[in-house]
Amino acid sequence: MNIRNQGKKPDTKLKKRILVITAVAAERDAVLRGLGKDKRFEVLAAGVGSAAAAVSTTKVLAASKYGLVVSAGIGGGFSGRTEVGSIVVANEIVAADLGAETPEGFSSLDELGFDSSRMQVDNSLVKKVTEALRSAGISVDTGAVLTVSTVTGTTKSAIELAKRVPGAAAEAMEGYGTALAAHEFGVPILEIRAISNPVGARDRGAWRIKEALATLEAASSVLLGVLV
Ligand SMILES: O=C(O)c1cccc(C(=O)CC[C@H]2O[C@@H](n3cnc4c(=O)[nH]cnc43)[C@H](O)[C@@H]2O)c1
Repeated sequence: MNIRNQGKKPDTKLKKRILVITAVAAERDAVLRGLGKDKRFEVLAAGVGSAAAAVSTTKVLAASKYGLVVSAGIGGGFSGRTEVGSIVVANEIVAADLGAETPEGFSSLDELGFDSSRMQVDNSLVKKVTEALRSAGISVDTGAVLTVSTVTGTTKSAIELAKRVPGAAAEAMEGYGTALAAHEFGVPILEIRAISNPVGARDRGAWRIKEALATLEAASSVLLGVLV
């Protein structure tokens, strides 16, 4: 399988500025509360979905230099891999519904012979962030974070997705677009998701958004310590 690697070596010192892309204002504000007033971070609410995230990330990176891009927000968690209230740090960002439906099932971009639909995240960065979150008492898992255009809404689809992408821990809607834009500029990427709901049968009323935003805020204050 064809897996995209970040073009350039990541800046392991991370002394540079950090761009955080969220979908909605509530996520942006949670991240900002966690980061305080640190000038090295720029935090933007780009809108929901991969395209909006890619456009905003590209606009910012074209205008100025950053050492790291972070896709951050709430997300759905795959059962058996993570729990509502935990943080998932992506070790891989996967465009999970980019491909073709065939009589034999779903074919990914890779299987169709196009570019890869999987972006790898620098291992040492994932480890560093995961360990720091754990040390701060935050429940954290690592795994593939899937980027989808449609929120999974049935148990059947959740099982199929988890089977299709081994290692799937969470799903959200912006990671791949953000990562693709960062990749074009040779900037390393990180994705963190505060789990607000299980991936599966739709029950929007049961989403623990307030709690997930509080976890996102706590995780952001840990990032402040570990990334700069
Ligand atoms: O209604 C609110 O107060 C509110 C506050 C913060 C965020 C939201 C959102 O609806 C954010 C949408 C955002 O969340 C991600 N997300 C969350 N759960 C899932 C999921 O199960 N599958 C896919 N995406 C999910 C996603 O990245 C959306 O952009 C509302």
